[in-house]
Amino acid sequence: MSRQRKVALVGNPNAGKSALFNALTGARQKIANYPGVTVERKSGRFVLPTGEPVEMTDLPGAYSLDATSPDEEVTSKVVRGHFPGEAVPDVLVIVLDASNLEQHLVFAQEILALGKPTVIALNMVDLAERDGLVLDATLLEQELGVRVVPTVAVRRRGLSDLAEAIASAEMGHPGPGITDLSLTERRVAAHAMAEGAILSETRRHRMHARLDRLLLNPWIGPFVLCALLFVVFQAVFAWATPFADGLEAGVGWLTDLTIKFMPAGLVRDLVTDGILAGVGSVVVFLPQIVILFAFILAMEASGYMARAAFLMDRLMSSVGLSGRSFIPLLSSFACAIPGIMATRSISDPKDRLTTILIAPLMTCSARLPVYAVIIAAFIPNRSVGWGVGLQGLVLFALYVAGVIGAMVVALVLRRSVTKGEASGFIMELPKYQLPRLKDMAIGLWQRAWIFLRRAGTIIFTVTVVLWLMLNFPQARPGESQVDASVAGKVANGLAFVVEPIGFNRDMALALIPAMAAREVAVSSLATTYAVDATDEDQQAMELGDQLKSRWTLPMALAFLAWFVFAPQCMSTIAVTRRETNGWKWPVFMLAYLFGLAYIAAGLTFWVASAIGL
Ligand SMILES: Nc1nc2c(ncn2[C@@H]2O[C@H](COP(=O)(O)OP(=O)(O)OP(=O)(O)O)[C@@H](O)[C@H]2O)c(=O)[nH]1
Ligand SMILES: [Mg+2]
Repeated sequence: MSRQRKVALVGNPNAGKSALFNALTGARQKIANYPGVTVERKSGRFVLPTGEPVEMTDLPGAYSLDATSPDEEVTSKVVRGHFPGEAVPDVLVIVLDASNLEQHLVFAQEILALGKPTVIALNMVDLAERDGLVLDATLLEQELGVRVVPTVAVRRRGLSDLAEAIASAEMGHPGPGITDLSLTERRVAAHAMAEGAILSETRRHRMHARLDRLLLNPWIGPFVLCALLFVVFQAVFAWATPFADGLEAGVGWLTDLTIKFMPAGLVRDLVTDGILAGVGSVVVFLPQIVILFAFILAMEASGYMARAAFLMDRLMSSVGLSGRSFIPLLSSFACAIPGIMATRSISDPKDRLTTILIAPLMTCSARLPVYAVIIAAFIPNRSVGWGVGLQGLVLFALYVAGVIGAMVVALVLRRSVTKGEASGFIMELPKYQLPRLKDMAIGLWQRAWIFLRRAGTIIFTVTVVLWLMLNFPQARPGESQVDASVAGKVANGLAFVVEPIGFNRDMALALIPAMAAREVAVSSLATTYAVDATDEDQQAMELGDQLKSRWTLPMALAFLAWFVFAPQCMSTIAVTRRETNGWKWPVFMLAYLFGLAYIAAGLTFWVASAIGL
């Protein structure tokens, strides 16, 4: 039996390769409306109409086979068969954006010149039609010498034709003279071919151009961006409340039920104080996470995110970075791990390293539960005028603090550790699109699932271990259980380090398990106070009330400031090690972030105490 054939999807960034890959193989690779989404190769199985199963590979977008960034290098190596441990693809599928034909044909010619069996997916023909472009695929076929199949990946249009073309792809016969062209010659040829293939072109372009003039205007643009982000953070608090209250009531109901039906004893305590108090205290933040991601996904799918990157370029270049870093940094708001991976699209190694080092300063979604619980407990839920809520404002300020911190760190790094010139910014602006409801729903479901899975695995495990450490050895009568326990002893040992910055024993105790995942800080506080409760009244108190009765406002603010900077996430450190090939940079990252966290928390505590908060 012969080896399974391989089919690879290649093309410029944002052509819809991953969308096609998902449609053909049933995978769920991330797609979004900006260049540089895919940074690794991904494979899936696909069965041709002939019944032959093939391995299909989705590749990062590239502008040429002369790679300038790590993600382009993957593409170039796979296509040429130089990728270690991977066979040369047997068939190449070039994915072209029909609404941006001229540009995409430049790279397409370079691929065709390889002389491999090739098929072209003329993707996004719906967008081209929307823009009033009518394209002649047959003419392109004649010019390029390979099959050209019009497709709409996101609506699954043209897929069977494409599959059939892949099945029958023979050795390519690149059109006359395509083989040995220089870049300039390819550009000229692309222009001519695009002109020829476009049968008619009308307005619509104009409306989007006008929108861009507004959104990219150096004065109005940043204002719109700030206003938008502001609305996001207000919404996170305002809209989530009823849902979060519902979830909280659900957890309370389960706790009551457990108490009613389980015999009193250690096992019941483990369920109520450990699992329900701990994991429950994190799960109630699901609505806020979902709201945050709904905005992020909508901004990504509409094409606005790339505009935001463009706007940020000026700010970024003033601290020695380029707008290229914006998207990795923005992804870091979800989680620093994909953010750090996304830096593979940055070609300058020092730019890339700087971006990796500051990525953890972007407020990842794991911090949201920590911020939200403290804010809800200590910041009054009142309006500061014009319908702006104080709680949302504080949350916004914490996100801004992270961004400002990152910019300052970048500035310092670019003059010391990663000294060098900022590289220029070139990024194509994608077409505006209305986000599709189904894609949004899938994206939100994926995020919600990741969050719940974390709650069910890592947060659950750490909470149970912590509960055990908090309950053993058992206290003698009159002694506090927490003080007597293993965890309490460790925390008391650590307390002297964090005492100068205003942290008490319980806060010190929360910091250790939070290294596994930041949300654990919340579940750990909840478990600690559940174990520590001396009477029924105290036990029935919600976490927020517990915090209010045990912490002062300066302490709470210091705790928030700590979490803006602290590198409390093992996985981020691990990814940094992998992406920088060694321990040097992750250790540097840990050291400087802990240093910053300590200073920021200390300053906050002392200033807040001094002004009598
Ligand atoms: N209207 C329309 N949108 C599409 C089509 N194919 C993809 N898209 C959208 O175009 C955007 C880019 O799609 P991706 O699949 O992420 O593009 P990619 O080529 O994988 O991009 P990189 O990974 O950055 O190289 C997404 O917002 C998709 O939803 C299409 O045929 N029609
Ligand atoms: Mg992709």
